[in-house]
Amino acid sequence: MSEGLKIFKIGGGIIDDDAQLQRFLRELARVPGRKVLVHGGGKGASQMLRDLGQEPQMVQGRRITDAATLDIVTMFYAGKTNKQVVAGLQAAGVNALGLSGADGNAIRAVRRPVRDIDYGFVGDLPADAVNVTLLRQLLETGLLPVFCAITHDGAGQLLNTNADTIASVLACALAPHYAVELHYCFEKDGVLRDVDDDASVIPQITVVEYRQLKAEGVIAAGMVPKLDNAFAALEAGVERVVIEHALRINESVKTVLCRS
Ligand SMILES: Nc1ncnc2c1ncn2[C@@H]1O[C@H](COP(=O)(O)OP(=O)(O)O)[C@@H](O)[C@H]1O
Ligand SMILES: CC(=O)N[C@@H](CCC(=O)OP(=O)(O)O)C(=O)O
Repeated sequence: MSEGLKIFKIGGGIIDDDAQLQRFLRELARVPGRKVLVHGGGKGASQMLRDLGQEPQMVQGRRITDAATLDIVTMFYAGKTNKQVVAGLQAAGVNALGLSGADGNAIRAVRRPVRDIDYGFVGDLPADAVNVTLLRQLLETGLLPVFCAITHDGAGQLLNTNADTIASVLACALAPHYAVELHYCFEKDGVLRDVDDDASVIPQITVVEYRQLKAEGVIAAGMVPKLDNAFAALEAGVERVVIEHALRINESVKTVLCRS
């Protein structure tokens, strides 16, 4: 029986609000055992781009990242956001270590090839992207690794990589070594049957039900790539995948994904 590991991902909606972020980090500190945190920050990055006179461009949930955008999102994700998260965890009594994919060659990506759309400096993650040896060493020393959405290609180029995908790929890579739980945490109580009704949480969703909910338009927007990543992790041997409210990770209301 392998040891447990919980991988948490938080998105832009929570990170933007410092009071909520600090509450989430205190809740995370209460979760026992080995943990990894992956954070996004897409909403704040878009605001920063606008403040600097650039219009953010997203296609199918992914940011078109030209050289100027890469500079700004690197400063925002790997700098301000990552260090604020790490400082908050330290304040909550957790020894966290902030990382981009370049640090310790933790996550090596491949620049997304140009097909119909040129996404610019956006990284996709191959199956062997994760430096599993490094992650295991960090976890076994009791550190909590905190990943931002910046990776590298191994040849000196930083790349912007979707944070939901980073969480899923980390979970898949570590699944042979730990009993991995993957937690997608955001500002809703789970997957909702009616996105305007916070009480309409669907407690369990199978792959077949997911396809149907997508076809009906119940699950839409940012929730689609999130759940695609989540089901991919479940298929790859991750033990448990949960979609839940970032401020209620220690409570029982949530959506649990099931293989069948
Ligand atoms: N059925 C649904 N249940 C919950 N949220 C949904 C649903 N359909 C669409 N959404 C939207 O998806 C958003 C989450 O996706 P996204 O903004 O990409 O998350 P994050 O910033 O955490 O990565 C929610 O805030 C919500 O507005
Ligand atoms: C390539 C790409 O789209 N990268 C994302 C990385 C941040 C992210 O994923 O943030 P959330 O989890 O808060 O959405 C972006 O720049 O928006």
